Amino acid sequence: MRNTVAVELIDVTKTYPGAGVRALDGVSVAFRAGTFNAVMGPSGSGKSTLLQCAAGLDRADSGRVLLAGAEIGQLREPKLTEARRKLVGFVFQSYNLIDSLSVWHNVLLPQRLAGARPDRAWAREVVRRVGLAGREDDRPAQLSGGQRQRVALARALAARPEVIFADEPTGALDLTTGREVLDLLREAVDGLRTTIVMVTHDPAAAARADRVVFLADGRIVTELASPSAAQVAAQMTAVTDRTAATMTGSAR
Ligand SMILES: Nc1ncnc2c1ncn2[C@@H]1O[C@H](COP(=O)(O)OP(=O)(O)OP(=O)(O)O)[C@@H](O)[C@H]1O
Repeated sequence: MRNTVAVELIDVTKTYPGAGVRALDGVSVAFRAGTFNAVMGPSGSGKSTLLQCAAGLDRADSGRVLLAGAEIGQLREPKLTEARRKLVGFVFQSYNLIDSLSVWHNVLLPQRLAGARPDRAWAREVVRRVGLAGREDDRPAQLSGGQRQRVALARALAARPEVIFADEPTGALDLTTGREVLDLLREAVDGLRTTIVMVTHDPAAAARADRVVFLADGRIVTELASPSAAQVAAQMTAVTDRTAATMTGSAR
């Protein structure tokens, strides 16, 4: 049976060498399989660090990180890379496509790197679902920003990962195109039971998620279930004010 928790952090701390403050300070959070999760917080609150540690791209100083029930925090290379390739998909703000490869070969690349035989039928299906049927032979340079992000999403979905981590996936897109990409992320969760953990600064984007987790100063301070954009924005203001008050020493 499929594990119901896709990714879990237990009491994770992380301090970058030379940095005074903890980027993550005892973070515990579990993201359930088949749910769309957003992570918000002021600049420097630890969102990217959370994503990097959860995805096995960076190592926590202490605590545990479980992906599909398996602890990845203890894995050494090359086992860690292997686990990441098998379990995790990524969608970045800057797309991170290979310019010299066609759409089709970009989509198949993670499976090839993982040494797996690509599931071409499934790859064709996800390319169709993201609206890129007929564009398989194009190079990224021939595509718009929104289309490039669709390729990145198809690439993530094609490998059937346990979880897709998305870092500001709409950050480089205009409003309408960003909305279309969010529609596709939502569809990936609702139609394909994908698990998504998305970092965003945009309350409207976060409002598409089932759950929004708020970070401040490396800690999870609160969360909202299926909120409206207005509720997310209000909570962000409260969290940002609280962070500012802490920094100026006026917090009670
Ligand atoms: N490579 C690094 N070296 C030193 N300090 C770092 C490094 N990366 C992040 N930090 C620090 O760790 C803390 C958390 O940073 P992080 O990038 O995770 O925050 P964030 O919420 O993603 O910020 P933003 O919204 O600006 O992207 C900050 O104090 C930041 O300055």
